Amino acid sequence: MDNRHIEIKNNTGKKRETQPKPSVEVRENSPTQQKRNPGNLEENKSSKNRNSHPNREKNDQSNQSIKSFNNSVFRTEQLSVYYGDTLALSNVNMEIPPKQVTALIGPSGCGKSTLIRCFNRLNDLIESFHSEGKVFFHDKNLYGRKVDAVKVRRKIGMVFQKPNPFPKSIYENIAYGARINNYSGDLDELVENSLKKAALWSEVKDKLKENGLSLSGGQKQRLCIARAVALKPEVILMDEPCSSLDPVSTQKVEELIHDLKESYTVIIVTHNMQQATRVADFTAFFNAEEGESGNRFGYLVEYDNTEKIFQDPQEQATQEYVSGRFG
Ligand SMILES: Nc1ncnc2c1ncn2[C@@H]1O[C@H](COP(=O)(O)OP(=O)(O)OP(=O)(O)O)[C@@H](O)[C@H]1O
Repeated sequence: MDNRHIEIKNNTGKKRETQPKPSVEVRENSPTQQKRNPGNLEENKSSKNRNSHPNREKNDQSNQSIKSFNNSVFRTEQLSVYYGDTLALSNVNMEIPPKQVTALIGPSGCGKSTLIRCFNRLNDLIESFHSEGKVFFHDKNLYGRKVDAVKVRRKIGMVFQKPNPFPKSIYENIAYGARINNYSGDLDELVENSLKKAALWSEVKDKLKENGLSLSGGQKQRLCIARAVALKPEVILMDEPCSSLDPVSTQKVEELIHDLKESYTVIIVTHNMQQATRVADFTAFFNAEEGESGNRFGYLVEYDNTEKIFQDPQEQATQEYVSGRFG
């Protein structure tokens, strides 16, 4: 768990509480957002109705959960995503810290995968996709006209829900990407190091010529992580990487995620609350609401240290979600 000190500011930017040596800053959410009041849920429910979704619609900047980091890797500014004319994700402002694990949680359809795919421009491959607002990668506009999306995806690797190794040898699964990218180093060394980083080397070192598809589900997923690592990314995005794995494989991948953050920034989408508490330093909770057009769109509700989100969330919706009352 990250124990960096936190400085909390109110909406005017004035300090209201300071802990020593701030390196992370939290601005309060809008007062219109429903604050948690564990002692009076009924009152909260009725005022939630009064304050329902219009304050969260696109381009309304009042309802934001912004956490600022020194050297953030990603920063989104008023990011909204559409598929065709349909708003899928509304007005997200958030920053992702370096070499930490950040979890995106929330009920189905709240836009977690949509957001994670914005971080490596994978959504570009969806014809109906378009976005408004900005995504910065180290202060560079990721959607700038001169940015090469293929290069972006090399720097920002992705591991998917279902392990998808190439139908090639274990060795080639790692070496292939490096070779087509004109890697000039020692391929054997790259394969070994990548498999070691993915905690798979000891299990496969004697069968590197065997097909990657012959591995167990958990091993396949670690092979995919090794494949991502071999491209020497800075960030690894993981979209429900354990959802198809058994508990033992899940535990191995979770341990691996913990090790990966020594070298990489990790963003993980998960439906598993325990998993978020086990692996993530920071957690962002998203929710979905019906817009005026009747379509559901996602928005960021609360973003904080994982411990805070699970033990002392500020928003009623977060409290209800993390305690399993919906979603
Ligand atoms: N390729 C697509 N084309 C059209 N609509 C899409 C596409 N992908 C996602 N959506 C829509 O965008 C919204 C957000 O979907 P997304 O998959 O990002 O949510 P999610 O929170 O990751 O959901 P889940 O937890 O079920 O995976 C949903 O309404 C979904 O139907």
